[in-house]
Amino acid sequence: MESSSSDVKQRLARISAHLNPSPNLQVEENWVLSGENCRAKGGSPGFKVAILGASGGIGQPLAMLMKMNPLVSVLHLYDVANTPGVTADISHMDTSAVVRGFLGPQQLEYALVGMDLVIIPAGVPRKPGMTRDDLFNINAGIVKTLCEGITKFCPNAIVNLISNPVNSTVPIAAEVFKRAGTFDPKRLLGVTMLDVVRANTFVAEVLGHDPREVDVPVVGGHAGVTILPLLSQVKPPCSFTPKEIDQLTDRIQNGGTEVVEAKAGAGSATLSMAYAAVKFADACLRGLRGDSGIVECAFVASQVTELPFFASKVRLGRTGAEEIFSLGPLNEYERAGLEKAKKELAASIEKGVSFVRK
Ligand SMILES: NC(=O)C1=CN([C@@H]2O[C@H](COP(=O)(O)OP(=O)(O)OC[C@H]3O[C@@H](n4cnc5c(N)ncnc54)[C@H](O)[C@@H]3O)[C@@H](O)[C@H]2O)C=CC1
Ligand SMILES: O=C([O-])CC(=O)C(=O)O
Repeated sequence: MESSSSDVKQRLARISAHLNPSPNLQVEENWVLSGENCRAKGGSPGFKVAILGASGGIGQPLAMLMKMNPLVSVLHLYDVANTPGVTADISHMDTSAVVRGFLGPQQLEYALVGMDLVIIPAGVPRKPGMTRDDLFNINAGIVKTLCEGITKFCPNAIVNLISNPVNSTVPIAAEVFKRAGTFDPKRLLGVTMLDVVRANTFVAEVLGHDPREVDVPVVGGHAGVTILPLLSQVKPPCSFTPKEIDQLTDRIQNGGTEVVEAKAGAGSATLSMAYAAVKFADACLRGLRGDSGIVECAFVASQVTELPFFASKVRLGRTGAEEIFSLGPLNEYERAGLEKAKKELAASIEKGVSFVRK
C-alpha cells in the first residue's frame, strides 16, 4: 500500500525532529504531499527513478547518464555513503531531471516513495580470484533490506537489479516481495544487459560490423557458464567457424572476469555496466510510456525452462516484462551449453530462495 498523506506528514515531522538529514534531502511538504507524490515543482513530465547504491563505481556514472535521460523527471540518489557530494555534483547538470540525495537507512523511505523505477547497484564488487557467488554473503543481506524497503514504500515500482550474484539476488528479491504480498513477476528484472552489450561488441569485432547494428541474444543467467550467447541467432544473420564460436562464447562468458583482472583489485566493470544499465532502464521507461516493440534480454521469473528464473528476451510494456519469449531453435553446441547453464543456475536460484526462507 502507498503511504497516505497523513502518514507521510507524520514521518516528515519525525525526520525533522529526530534526524539530521543531509543538506540534499529535500522533504518540502509541497512535493511530498502533492497528489503527484514526489513530483518537484517545476519538474518536467516524466518518470521518477531511484538509484540505490548511487555513490558507487556503477552508481555514479549511472546517475550521470540517468540525469541526461529526457524520460526522467525526478532522480533520487540513495546510498549509505557520499550521496550529498554526488547529488550536489550531478544536480548542476543542465538537464531537466530534478535530483535529490538520500543518505543512510533512515532516509530510504524518502528515496523510494513515489518511484516508478528503482535501479539497484548496491553491494560489493569482485576482486581477482573471486566468483560472483563469493559476493553472496554480503550482497544477499543488502539486497534483502533494500527490497523490504521497496515493498513498503514503492511496491508498484519496476525494479532493475544489478547487484551480484544476479542469479541469486533476483530470487532473493522475489521471495521478499512474495512474503510481503507485493510480488509481480513482471516488475522484477535482473539486469543482464552487459552480457548483451559485450556480445554485440565482440561479435561485431569478429564480423567487422558496427556493434550498433549487431544483436546477439544472451540467455540463461549472469555468471560464467550460465551466460549463454545464442550465436546461431545473431542479427544480421551470419556464420562462424567452430573456433570462433568457442572463442566468442568463452570471451562473453568471462567478460566480467577480464575486467576484474585488468582492474587488479580496484573493482569490476563500472563504466560499461552503467552504460548497459542505462540502456536497459531506458528500455523499461519507454515500455512504461507505452512504446511498442521494446524487446531486451533480462533475468526474470520464467516458464521458458523448468527453472523458476531464466534470462531470455522479454517485451517491455506499461506493466513491466509483459511477454517472455522462448529460446527459439538452438543448435547442438547451444543445447549442451544450456544443460550446463541450467545445472549451475538451479543451485544459485535455490541458494537465494533459501536465504530468505531460512
Ligand atoms: N549485473 C551486472 O551485469 C553487474 C553487476 N555488478 C555488481 O554491481 C554491484 C556494485 O558494483 P560497484 O558499483 O562496482 O561497487 P562499489 O563498491 O563501487 O559500489 C557499491 C555501492 O553500494 C553502496 N552500498 C553498500 N551497501 C549499501 C546499502 N545497504 N544500501 C545502499 N547502498 C549500499 C556502497 O556504499 C557503494 O557506494 C556489485 O555487486 C557488482 O558485482 C557489477 C558489474 C556488472
Ligand atoms: O564480473 C563481475 O564481477 C561484475 C559483472 O557482473 C560483470 O562485469 O559482468
